[in-house]
Amino acid sequence: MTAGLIVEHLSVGYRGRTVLQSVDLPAVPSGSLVAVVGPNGAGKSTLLRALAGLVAAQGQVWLDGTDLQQLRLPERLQRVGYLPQALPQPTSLLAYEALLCAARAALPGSGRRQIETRIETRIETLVERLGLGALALRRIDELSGGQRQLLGLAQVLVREPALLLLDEPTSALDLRWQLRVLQGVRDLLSSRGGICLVALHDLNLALRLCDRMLVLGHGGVLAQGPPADIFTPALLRRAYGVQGRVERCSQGQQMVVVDHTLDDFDVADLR
Ligand SMILES: Nc1ncnc2c1ncn2[C@@H]1O[C@H](COP(=O)(O)OP(=O)(O)OP(=O)(O)O)[C@@H](O)[C@H]1O
Repeated sequence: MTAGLIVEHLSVGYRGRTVLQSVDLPAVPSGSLVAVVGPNGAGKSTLLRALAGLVAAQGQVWLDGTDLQQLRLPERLQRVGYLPQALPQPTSLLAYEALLCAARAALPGSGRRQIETRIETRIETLVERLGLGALALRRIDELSGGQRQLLGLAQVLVREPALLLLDEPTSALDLRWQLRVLQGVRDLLSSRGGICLVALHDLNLALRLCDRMLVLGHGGVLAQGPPADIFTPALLRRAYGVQGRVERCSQGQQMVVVDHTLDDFDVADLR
């Protein structure tokens, strides 16, 4: 059995229009945090939805030796946790109750003492790790946008799937929480294994915390590999149509610096 994630010739489209053509992801080992980046409309959400089995796709998706494409959706969703861009609905449930529902769905057979204890431990560990203690007993419809995004993420993480697919999980978060959340996901992967693909627009966050990067554009993969290796001025030009570079700040951290947009550059228009 090959551990980790392998994607082979994955093609996805909507109503006959191909969005991603033959995407390959060679052996991503357990413990990896992979940033999926690229311009608006490049297909980041489409890729994550296709890997989750929520949109029809051709090709193979191997997770720890099993081709997910051959599984029925409920079986697939036991192994895959998908966080959409949309925030959780504002309902009158408490945040803790929402976490309880999510954890119960992943550990069926509730009522037995052993399972109840495992569910409680999972929730308590996660709430502590992400620093969500202050939210646990608040109603979801009284949370701010960022707080609801944190809750949505926690609902996916508490299920402890082997493959996490997070679509812009930090878009509503402030600077501190963006770092804290991605660092929290990293720590989780290090401690319990699993793989996370995270769609991000913030390239600096990706450079700082992700092991590898998948750059989408023009209907397929423009580049993939360790962030520091692939982020060249040529790639920034090709993917985003900007003049930019990766610089090291005084603390040693790498950062993308954009000088200006290239108006006459042949970057794909919004499709
Ligand atoms: N349900 C759908 N039906 C038809 N076309 C769709 C659908 N969802 C997305 N698309 C199209 O597929 C392409 C890729 O969209 P997708 O949302 O995957 O891009 P993205 O890289 O996540 O973009 P963004 O950065 O703007 O969120 C776009 O051209 C979009 O218009």
